[in-house]
Amino acid sequence: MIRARGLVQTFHTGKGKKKREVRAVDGVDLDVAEGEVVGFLGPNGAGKTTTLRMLTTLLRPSAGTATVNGYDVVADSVMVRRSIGYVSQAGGTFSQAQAGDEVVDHGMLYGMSRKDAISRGHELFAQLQLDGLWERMPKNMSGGQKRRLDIVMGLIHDPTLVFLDEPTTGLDPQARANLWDHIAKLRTERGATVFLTTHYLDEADALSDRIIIIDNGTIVAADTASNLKAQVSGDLVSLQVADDTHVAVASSKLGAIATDLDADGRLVRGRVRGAGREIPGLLRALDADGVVLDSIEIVKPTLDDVFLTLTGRSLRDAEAEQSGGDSAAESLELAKEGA
Ligand SMILES: Nc1ncnc2c1ncn2[C@@H]1O[C@H](COP(=O)(O)OP(=O)(O)OP(=O)(O)O)[C@@H](O)[C@H]1O
Repeated sequence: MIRARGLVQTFHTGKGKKKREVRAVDGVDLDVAEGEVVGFLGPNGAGKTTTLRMLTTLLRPSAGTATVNGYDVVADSVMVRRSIGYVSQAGGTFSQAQAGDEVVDHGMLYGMSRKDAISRGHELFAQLQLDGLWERMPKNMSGGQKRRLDIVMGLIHDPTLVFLDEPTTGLDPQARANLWDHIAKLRTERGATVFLTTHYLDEADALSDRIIIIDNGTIVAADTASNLKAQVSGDLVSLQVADDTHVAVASSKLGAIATDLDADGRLVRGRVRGAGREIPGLLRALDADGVVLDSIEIVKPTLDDVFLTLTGRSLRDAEAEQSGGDSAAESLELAKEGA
């Protein structure tokens, strides 16, 4: 479905002495199989959108090769465009027309007959819970409804591979959860392959069969969420001891099975691989030495722990507002050239 080797994108910015070269994407290899939902995760500026723009033929790679649905993104760009759906970061900006008419026009740009576009449009409106909104102008829709309408536009020509660029940015938690359901159904009900970019850890975790993490233009990890978590950090075990005088013994016992040991007041923490197997022995050892615990907590590693271990930085700070540039124009350009 998607195969990229050594993809590079270099931008030149500034003039004169301020002239600078930015390697936004710096040698990316990617493989996505049919029917997979792949989450492309990384902080702001990591190179997610730039990679997506190369894969959807909106940007010509500075170096490297990629095929999408078997077509080369440079030599067969029209075939790539015809065979994919693309929902850009900002979505479409809509005219003053009714939502249904926008969708039908969009389908016709892809070469569909009016009749087919109308019937497929109605089917998608029902699937994405937009019933009754065919005649509504998009500007009078909620953020979640508009985002679902963007997805209808991306699916109108029935692509088997769908690219979603930060599909839920800017939505409230309920609308995000609702959209997640719909994205999950793209695969279960339509058999589509989905490649989505996100900087939301929970989103990547909830939706993806496989997660590819990009940082500074390079892929730093690619695996299932559970394998990534298992590889890296171990479970975080926190012991709250009942008495200050027990801190040293608790630290020594936990230290025997943990890494990253850390004590703060009566709280002793460390990372333990396979904590479920290790904890009974730890509790027996603590008990034998007369250590009383107020509490014990075991927290499974998160994708943020994975990212932190791989890059030394936290991804949480990256959950900021995004802007979309001229994405609407791009969606239209794709539709026109795909037709
Ligand atoms: N047209 C451009 N000209 C110059 N630099 C660019 C251009 N587009 C992107 N960049 C730079 O390339 C890098 C990667 O940007 P990109 O938009 O691909 O990141 P991203 O991971 O999608 O980030 P975000 O989550 O913020 O959308 C950034 O440093 C960005 O500033």
